[in-house]
Amino acid sequence: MTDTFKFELLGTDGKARRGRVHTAHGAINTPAFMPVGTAATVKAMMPESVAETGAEILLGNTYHLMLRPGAERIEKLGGLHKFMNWDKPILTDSGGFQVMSLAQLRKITEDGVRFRSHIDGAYYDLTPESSTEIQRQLDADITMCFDECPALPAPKERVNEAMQLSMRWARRSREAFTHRPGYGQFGIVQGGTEKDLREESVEKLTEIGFEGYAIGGLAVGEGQELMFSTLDFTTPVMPTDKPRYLMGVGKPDDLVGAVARGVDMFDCVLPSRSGRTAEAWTRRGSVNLRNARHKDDPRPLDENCTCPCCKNYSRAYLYHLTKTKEILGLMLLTWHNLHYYQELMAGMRTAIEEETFDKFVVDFHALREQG
Ligand SMILES: CNc1nc2cc3c(cc2[nH]1)N=C(N)NC3
Repeated sequence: MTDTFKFELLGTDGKARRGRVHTAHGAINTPAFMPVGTAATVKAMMPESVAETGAEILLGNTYHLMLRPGAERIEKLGGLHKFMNWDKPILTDSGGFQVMSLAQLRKITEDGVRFRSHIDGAYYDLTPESSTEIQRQLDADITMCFDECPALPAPKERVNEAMQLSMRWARRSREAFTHRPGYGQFGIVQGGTEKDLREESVEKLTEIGFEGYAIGGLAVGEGQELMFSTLDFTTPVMPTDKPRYLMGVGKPDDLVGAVARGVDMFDCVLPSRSGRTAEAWTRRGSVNLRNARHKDDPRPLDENCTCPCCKNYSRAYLYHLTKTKEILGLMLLTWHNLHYYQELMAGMRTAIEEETFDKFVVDFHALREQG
């Protein structure tokens, strides 16, 4: 535990960074992957199992938790850590993106967003102030600014409008933030894939001053090439002494390419969601357990993997659990995928420490090409 929120830059290899974020609920080694615990649970996983995969921080969602069970209720019950039995750090997203992607009807004004709940159709408002307050009630170690996420593709003029609004909302989010030892707030860089808008957004956010900076507005269908080219001109102008968090990313090769471009933190539903759709991620690529070719296969998913799924169960058994829609299938595949993602991050952390990151990248792609 620490009483001051801080980021230590421990080493670099090219643009790749090895660091450590210190928060009220413990430290996070970076590059780090955050499993997504949207409704106060990482689906199909006990929190103890999530910790066993090596995860040191989870993501929660303001949007979902404000609708159900409500931020006041979680606060009264002792905060999100106690409520979900996770005593390590938690980062909460601010709701901006989820409103855009989940809520029915929504109206954006200078003040904030009015939307209808996708659960019961009731009307709610979210503003920079109320989002920041909800995240305090949840006791999030890292609070995200409230931002507007335009649907892409969009004309530059629209992207600029959304970025400027998000920067005004960032200032209001910062003014509403309760400074507590060990707690931090991250600004979110916007600007789509436009170099000048991204640079302006970084400038405006660093002028306000945050404990970390996220890169938003990506992983929204722009494709990997455009995401990487946007990172190529965005990370170099971001502060070097603060964590950089790429929101909503990604597939294993996205993570490797983004770490190579100076990103420190990630979150993505992919490993847990794939675990529920019978898709396993391995160092040789993805495996679809619905495929009958696994019916009699006695081998584990990945001979080199040390997770409980690969140590104790065959592909034939996982195929059987998938076909019979058994709950254990969801559990084992989710566990494996989250374990693989943490192994990937641990491998990158070690490679950066040993200054062998370039070789790590070559080996990573070679194994996938072999299949
Ligand atoms: C899945 N892709 C994705 N892109 C994102 C982008 C953002 C986000 C969440 C995301 N998820 N949350 C925000 N508050 N802003 C930007």
